[in-house]
Amino acid sequence: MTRSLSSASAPSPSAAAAPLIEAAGLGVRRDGRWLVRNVSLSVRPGEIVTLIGPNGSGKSTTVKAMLGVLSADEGRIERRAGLKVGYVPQKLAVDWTLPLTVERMMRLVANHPRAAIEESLAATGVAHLVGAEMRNLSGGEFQRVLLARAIAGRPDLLVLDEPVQGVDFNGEVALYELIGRIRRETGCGILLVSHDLHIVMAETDTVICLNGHVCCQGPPRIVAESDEYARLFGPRARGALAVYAHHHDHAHLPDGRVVSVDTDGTVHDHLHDAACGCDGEGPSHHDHHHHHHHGGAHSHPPHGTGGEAA
Ligand SMILES: Nc1ncnc2c1ncn2[C@@H]1O[C@H](COP(=O)(O)OP(=O)(O)OP(=O)(O)O)[C@@H](O)[C@H]1O
Repeated sequence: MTRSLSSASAPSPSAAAAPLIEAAGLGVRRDGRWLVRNVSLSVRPGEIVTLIGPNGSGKSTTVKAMLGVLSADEGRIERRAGLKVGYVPQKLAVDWTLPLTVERMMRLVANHPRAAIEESLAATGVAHLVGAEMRNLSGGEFQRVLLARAIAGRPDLLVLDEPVQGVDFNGEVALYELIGRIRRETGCGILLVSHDLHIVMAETDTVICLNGHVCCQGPPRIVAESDEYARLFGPRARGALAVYAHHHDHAHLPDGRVVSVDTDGTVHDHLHDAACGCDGEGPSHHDHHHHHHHGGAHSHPPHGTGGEAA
């Protein structure tokens, strides 16, 4: 059933490096049922691998089994010796009614030096919140703190399970841009879990489409065009992956500025936010013709049914 889809374009620069983490034929069985089976995937340094799939398709289970958080019943997991992992789980078992400052949260698992804490909070755009109470943070601020905590230990591998949950659409774009920047600046590998189809793809090298098993995998554009993907997500999702990736010509800075980015990655620090169509359009007509129908919703119906478009 597993289909490996390849494109005609050159392999990603990391293709030659040994994987940081690798699963081969991974299976997890609970209560007499296989939650996932026959899952094989790897993440190499500098590579972004994104797991997509419907609710309950085994994305979190796969990630947890790869990290050793839960035990696998079949297959093989290999992690590079001494691998440092920064993990943002989908759910945190913490009582958020208790007082806990951002600074203490940053030290909860590992006692990072003050400088590392400040540096990573600054990198995720929330340095000013170091003394704030976790319970008072907005959804987007909360996710930024979790991301800061994950990068504070300078991981070789970042594992982010739905890192933009509860984050508004602009915040979502900014967070994905930030994750891309972390990859470029630190060279770490990133394993991302998402069920958002339209936006996660901008910087992803490999998309793995899960549905209890690996349904298909490959570069985003190729996956988006595959029949397996259309069967899993329906024909309306088809354009979603590809279109965003095609027009990745600008970046959103944490302070809200939009800068243009050349195809070679050069950033130009001039504003052209009036020309940015990223922040409210439905995915299937995200073609950068600069029309502005701002639906504003987190999940965009492909044809503007939730927005002002009649
Ligand atoms: N410990 C467990 N025991 C039994 N079933 C489990 C256990 N953990 C998860 N499941 C089930 O396994 C399936 C896969 O769950 P998982 O959390 O991996 O899905 P997911 O793809 O991450 O979903 P979502 O998009 O909703 O987060 C679900 O049907 C879930 O109910």
